[in-house]
Amino acid sequence: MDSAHVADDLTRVLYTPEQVTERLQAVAAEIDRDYAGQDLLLVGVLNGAVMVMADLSRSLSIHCRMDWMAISSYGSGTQSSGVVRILKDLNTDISGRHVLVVEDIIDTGLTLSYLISNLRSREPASLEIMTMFRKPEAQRNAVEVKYVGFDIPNEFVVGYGLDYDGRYRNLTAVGTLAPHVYS
Ligand SMILES: O=P(O)(O)OC[C@H]1O[C@H](OP(=O)(O)OP(=O)(O)O)[C@H](O)[C@@H]1O
Ligand code: HPA
Repeated sequence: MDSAHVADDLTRVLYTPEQVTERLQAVAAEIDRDYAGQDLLLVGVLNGAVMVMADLSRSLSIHCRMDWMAISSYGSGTQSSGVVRILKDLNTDISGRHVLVVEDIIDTGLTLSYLISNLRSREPASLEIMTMFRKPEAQRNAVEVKYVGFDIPNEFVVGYGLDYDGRYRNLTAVGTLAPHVYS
């Protein structure tokens, strides 16, 4: 059974909305500096990266464009299915473009290792990754990430775009769910 209010289902807050915003602004400052004078294309990975993309893009002062891909490797639970599928491709031809992939979380690294090799074959001028959260297991798939918001423990987390069974994306804090949610 879940509670009436989304925040009541959290058992532990890992990051408050203020901590998320502060870290995101620091990352945006790095991106502003690194891409100064370049025409940047931000590629958001639906659905989870919607919040990060909205806040990151509005914290940048450089010019940027945005496009979206939808990729799925998780069903309705907390375990990766191990099978990555493209549900929606980019509208933009990225060849010769400076591309920054924007993600909410890298967990096993499976989604991004697939996505990066797919995007690399389209011959962008540069291709980097920004993720708001990264778990330790991501190292196993050797995904090189240029910008990381927070390295987090290997626990299932929700909020700030991250869902459990489609819910909790609208939580402004990030945390772990109480056991009653899973029962
Ligand atoms: O590193 P991995 O183990 O591959 O996990 C990371 C991916 O899992 C989540 O997406 P999901 O497939 O759940 O879709 P969603 O963004 O719509 O929630 C998340 O947004 C990442 O894209
Ligand atoms: O910890 C997580 N939470 C929500 N979605 C996810 N997708 C991969 N890992 C996670």
